[in-house]
Formats: sequence, structure tokens, C-alpha cells
Amino acid sequence: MLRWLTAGESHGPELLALLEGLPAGVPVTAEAIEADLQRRKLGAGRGARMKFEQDELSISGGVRHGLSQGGPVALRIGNTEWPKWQEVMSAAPLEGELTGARAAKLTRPRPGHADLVGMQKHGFDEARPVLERASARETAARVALGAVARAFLAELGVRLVSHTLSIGPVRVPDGAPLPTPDDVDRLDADELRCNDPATSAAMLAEVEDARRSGDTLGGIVEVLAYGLPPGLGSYVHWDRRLDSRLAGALMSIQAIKGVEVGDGFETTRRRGSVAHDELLVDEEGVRRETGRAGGIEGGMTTGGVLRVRAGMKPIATVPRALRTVDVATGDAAQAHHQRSDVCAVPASGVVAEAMVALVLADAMLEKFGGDSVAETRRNLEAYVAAIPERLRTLP
Ligand SMILES: Cc1cc2nc3c(=O)[nH]c(=O)nc-3n(C[C@H](O)[C@H](O)[C@H](O)COP(=O)(O)O)c2cc1C
Ligand SMILES: C=C(O[C@@H]1CC(C(=O)O)=C[C@@H](OP(=O)(O)O)[C@H]1O)C(=O)O
Repeated sequence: MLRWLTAGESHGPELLALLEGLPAGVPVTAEAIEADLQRRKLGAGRGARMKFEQDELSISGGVRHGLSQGGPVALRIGNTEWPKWQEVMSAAPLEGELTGARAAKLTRPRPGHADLVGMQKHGFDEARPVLERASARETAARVALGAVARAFLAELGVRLVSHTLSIGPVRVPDGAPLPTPDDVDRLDADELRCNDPATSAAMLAEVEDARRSGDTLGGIVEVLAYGLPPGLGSYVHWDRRLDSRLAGALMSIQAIKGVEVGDGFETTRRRGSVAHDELLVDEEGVRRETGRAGGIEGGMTTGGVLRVRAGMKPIATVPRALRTVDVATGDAAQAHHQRSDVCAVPASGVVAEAMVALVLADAMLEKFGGDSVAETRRNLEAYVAAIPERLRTLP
């Protein structure tokens, strides 16, 4: 079983991430994790911080000479912002009053962010402590963990890719080709991480238009995983179904409001005769010509390409500030505005990839176990070899 946990605030000294349960022998390098952290900062619509945030990574435990050792992997990501926030975010008890530009209390909560409910829940009189932890800055820690999970999956022949399906109303046309893991560099070079150049240009225009008019945008990302064996997850219990675990992991990403598996809600508009993936058999095994179910049937991987989507709402910090209440006075007010993204959908694709990688790595360990990656691989290969040839899933 794989467990993970993150800690740290957006403007504190650092983010921390722990991954427990990883077998020994997985290649883990700072370079590979840093590469994924860089990918998360990309994309049209990101705010000013992404231009200078360094995401200073160090590996504090669980790795020796580039390989996991079987103990918890501990990662640290320094916040470049910290020197400016040392007083406001100090862990030491406060002596006297805060001073300076960042001392003002944030008493005008932003609708759509965690500000107001976080204050009500924890008994705070302002939003600072809430937004510090609710902030999607935390997703840097998740992406670092996801990079480690991805390295484990790569050892088992599984590769992932994500791309942007829509930004606001601009959407990749139905039936457009799906990206493969060989497309990752090309996708990362595109400002929208979109697989279709014409749609990408229209998405960019939409982001620029939203920025000019003091507004924000959401959209949909899709994650695909290639090389999975059939049978990860379970049809037996609700909490072991892989679709439910993937949905929970994707919904846990800040601002994600909907998840689809495969063609998702579109499937509900089809008749059964054209909604499922027919099984075609020949002397080599079983083939599905379509991938409408997204590679999951009965809560288990089918052995085909896994495909899941996450829908992100527009950024809550709207420059054209929304109506709110000033909690200090009880009067109507306009929400506070701070530096913010206009659109973070391309970055969310990278975060979604990380969450899918973590869930798949966990499901692999659940099924195949192993205290070394060699042992996990042996168990996986023996399982695949034991499936009768006429029942083998073909790509
Ligand atoms: C990569 C990423 C970047 C984000 N950037 C911002 C941002 O700059 N400003 C903002 O208000 N919300 C941003 N969000 C969304 C908020 O973090 C999120 O809306 C908030 O934590 C409340 O959670 P909820 O939307 O799930 O209710 C971002 C989310 C992600 C995934
Ligand atoms: C810092 C990150 O995203 C942040 C997510 C975020 C939010 O409210 O979620 C608000 C902004 O924070 P700041 O005011 O510090 O710029 C974003 O930049 C990051 O992704 O690394």
C-alpha cells in the first residue's frame, strides 16, 4: 500500500511531501522530479509567481545513489517567496503587532475560494491562514510525489500523458486523435498543452481575452495511461474500485469540480449498441477497437488505454472582484484581490497526471506487492503470463 502526505503553506519556508510504501530499487533523481515541477509551472494564464518561483527541491530521505531504499521517500520544496513572508508566516509566537505591507488582515473573503468557510470552520478572523494552505501551491508537492510514482510505473512498463481538452467554451473537436506518451515534449512546448494546434490558438485567444477583461477561466484536462495490465482495482467493494479511487484523487485537486471516466457523460446520451467497447477475438487474443469506457470496466483496468478527465472551475480570484462581506464590519464589500492566475488548466493537467500516477502505483502494489521493484515486476509478469492466450488483451 502506498500512502502520501503533504505539508506546508504557500508563503511558508517550504512544502514537504512523504511517500510511504515504495519498494526498493525505483530510480528516483532530483532531475526527474525537478523536470515535472517545471512542467507544472507552464501554461498561458499563469500568474506572476510562476515566472520566478524556483521550486527548490531536495530529497531528504528514502533514496540512496539514485534508487529508492524501501523507506519513506521525503521531499522538500523551498518556497522562493519565503524571505518576503518571514514575519507574516513565522512559526514563532507573535510578539506585538505585524507590520509592513503584508500585515493587513484579509477580511473580505473571495467567493469560490476556501476563505469564508475556512474562517468559520477554524475560528479565524481573516482569510490568511486559510488561503495559505488551501492554495494550489500545495500541488507542487503532489507533482513531486507523482514524479516518484511515475518512475515506479515506468519500471513496470506504464507511461502517462495528459493534455488540455477545453478552456472555457473552446474545445478540441470530437474525434481528434489522442496523444501518446511520445507526445509529452510537444505538448509541454504548447502554451495550452493542447494536442490540436488550431484549438490551442483559439484557447490562447480566449485566455488573453479573459485577462484583458479582468476575468478568469476554467476548462477540462484528460489523462491517459498506456501499458497497464488488466485487473487493477476491483469490482468487489466500493472503495476498491479503481474508477472511484481515481475520481476521488482527481476531485481532491483544488478547483476540480467534475470527473469523467472515458467518454463519461457523453456515454449517457448514447444507446447501448454504440456506448460500449465490443470485444473482437482472433487467434492472438481479445481486442477492443474503441476505448469509450476509458479502459475501466467493473472498477478494474481492462488492459487498454486508461482515460480520465477532470473539469476545473474558473479561478476564484477574479480581478473584477466579486461581491462579498467584510467579516470585520459585517458590511457588503468587494472581495480582496491578490496576485493570481487567470487560468491554470494546463498546469492542472500535470497535477492530474501526478494524482493518477499515485493511484495507479498504489493499485499496482495492491495487486502485485513486492519489497523491491524487481519483485513487483516478477509478480506482474507471472500474472500476465498466467492469463490464457485466447483471453489476453491486445492493444
Ligand atoms: C494549478 C492550480 C493553480 C491555481 N491557481 C489559483 C490562483 O492563482 N488563484 C485562485 O484563486 N485559485 C487558484 N486555484 C484554485 C484554488 O486553489 C481553489 O479554487 C481553492 O483552493 C478552493 O478550492 P475549490 O475550488 O476546490 O473549492 C488554482 C488551482 C490549481 C489546481
Ligand atoms: C503558488 C502557486 O499557485 C498559486 C495558487 C493560488 C491559489 O489560490 O490556489 C494562488 C496564487 O498564489 P500567489 O498569490 O502566491 O501567487 C498562485 O500563484 C503554485 O502553483 O505554485
